[in-house]
Amino acid sequence: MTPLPPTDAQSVPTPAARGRSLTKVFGEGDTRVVALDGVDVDFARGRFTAIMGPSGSGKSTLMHCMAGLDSVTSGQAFIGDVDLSTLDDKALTVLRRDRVGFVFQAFNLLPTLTAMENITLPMDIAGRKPDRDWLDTVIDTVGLRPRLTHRPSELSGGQQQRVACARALAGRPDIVFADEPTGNLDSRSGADVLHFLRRSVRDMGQTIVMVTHDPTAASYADRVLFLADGRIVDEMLEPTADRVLERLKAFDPDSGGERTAAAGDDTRAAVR
Ligand SMILES: Nc1ncnc2c1ncn2[C@@H]1O[C@H](COP(=O)(O)OP(=O)(O)OP(=O)(O)O)[C@@H](O)[C@H]1O
Repeated sequence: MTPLPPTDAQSVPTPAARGRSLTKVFGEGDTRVVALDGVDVDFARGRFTAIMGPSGSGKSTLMHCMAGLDSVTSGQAFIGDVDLSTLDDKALTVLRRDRVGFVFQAFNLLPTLTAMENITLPMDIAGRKPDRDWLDTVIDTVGLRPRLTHRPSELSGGQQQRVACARALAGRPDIVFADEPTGNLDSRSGADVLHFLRRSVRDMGQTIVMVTHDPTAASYADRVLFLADGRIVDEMLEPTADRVLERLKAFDPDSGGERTAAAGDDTRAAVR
């Protein structure tokens, strides 16, 4: 008997991470700030998403809540099928350690360890054996093989950030969250890091979510989400730096544009 074709619901894989009605409120009374205002968002597996928006629009808060670094006031954040709000602190720490990779603007490498030791440190702490083939692939993709015995002080900023990226990817996390990964780098080193992040998505199937202010950095992503006032107000697929810049101008009151005006043909206000 011929098996029935899968229904749509069966054929759509679970996103690497998703948020449902995510709301985050800081403070109360006069100091009350709604940093996230009912955000629904999916981060599909094997995709590179950039998050952009004006200062204070909620980018870092969204990333922190999705990554389990901060709790939400209401709503749910999922990594795979796991609802982070159901986890206690210990389970959350284990989930972050085993299933989430982080890259920050400051490289956060341990100065006394070599590049290789920094890369495998999270797995060493977890008592996990690195997958040798995977580690080799990550090291070669990031172009660090000749530098593995160097300490951070013997590496350029770009090389240090590539070590941090390799560390984030070494444990094969479900998703990598990168917060302004090129913020401290010159444009050449930044481009190296972004090429690597994109290759890790295209060649290794990694899922990456990156917060950035830089339209050129965002153009390396498959899609850009635009936040304003704690809400996702736009999405751009296959972005170019020029189109992202155009779209950002609409947020700038001095540019004379409307706050939520759409820029490109394939820019869609509706975000899954
Ligand atoms: N710990 C906190 N306590 C109080 N308010 C906070 C806290 N963290 C963030 N906020 C507020 O929440 C809002 C969103 O902040 P968030 O840092 O997420 O914005 P952002 O888009 O990442 O900004 P930037 O681009 O400047 O980094 C802002 O109004 C900010 O002042």
